[in-house]
Amino acid sequence: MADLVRSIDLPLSMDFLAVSSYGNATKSSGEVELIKDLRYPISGRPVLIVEDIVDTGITLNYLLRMLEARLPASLKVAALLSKPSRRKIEVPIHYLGFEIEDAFVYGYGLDRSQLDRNLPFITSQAG
Ligand SMILES: O=P(O)(O)OC[C@H]1O[C@H](OP(=O)(O)OP(=O)(O)O)[C@H](O)[C@@H]1O
Ligand code: HPA
Repeated sequence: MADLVRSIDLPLSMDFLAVSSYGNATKSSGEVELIKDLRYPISGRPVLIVEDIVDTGITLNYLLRMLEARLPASLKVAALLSKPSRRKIEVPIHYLGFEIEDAFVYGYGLDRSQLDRNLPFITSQAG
């Protein structure tokens, strides 16, 4: 996120929400839990959702529905990683870093059982 916004030369504000469907597992529970909502309204504003990874698409689908209902001026998606082979729900990604194979990845913000987000690189584990 910090790397991304440093390369956007526009006036912008950042807000954060937290959802979880993996908990400590490497497989989605299929149920998205809203842990923390946005602080500010987005009605009438152009909004860019920034995701680290789109895997099954369940989380992003939930976010798109939730945020669309708040009537932003526009709603787009940027994701660092996408695993198209794992998709259960088709979701739009307007700006994508990399498509990757089906492996659980972690590091550079992505967690493995809540740990390893602080690794300065992305790596994967088998299975
Ligand atoms: O496309 P999906 O299969 O829904 O997976 C993608 C989501 O999974 C991860 O969140 P997670 O639920 O692990 O929460 P976390 O970011 O707190 O680890 C990741 O940050 C995405 O939001
Ligand atoms: O491969 C992944 N790594 C970390 N979190 C995730 N959430 C969905 N897929 C992944």
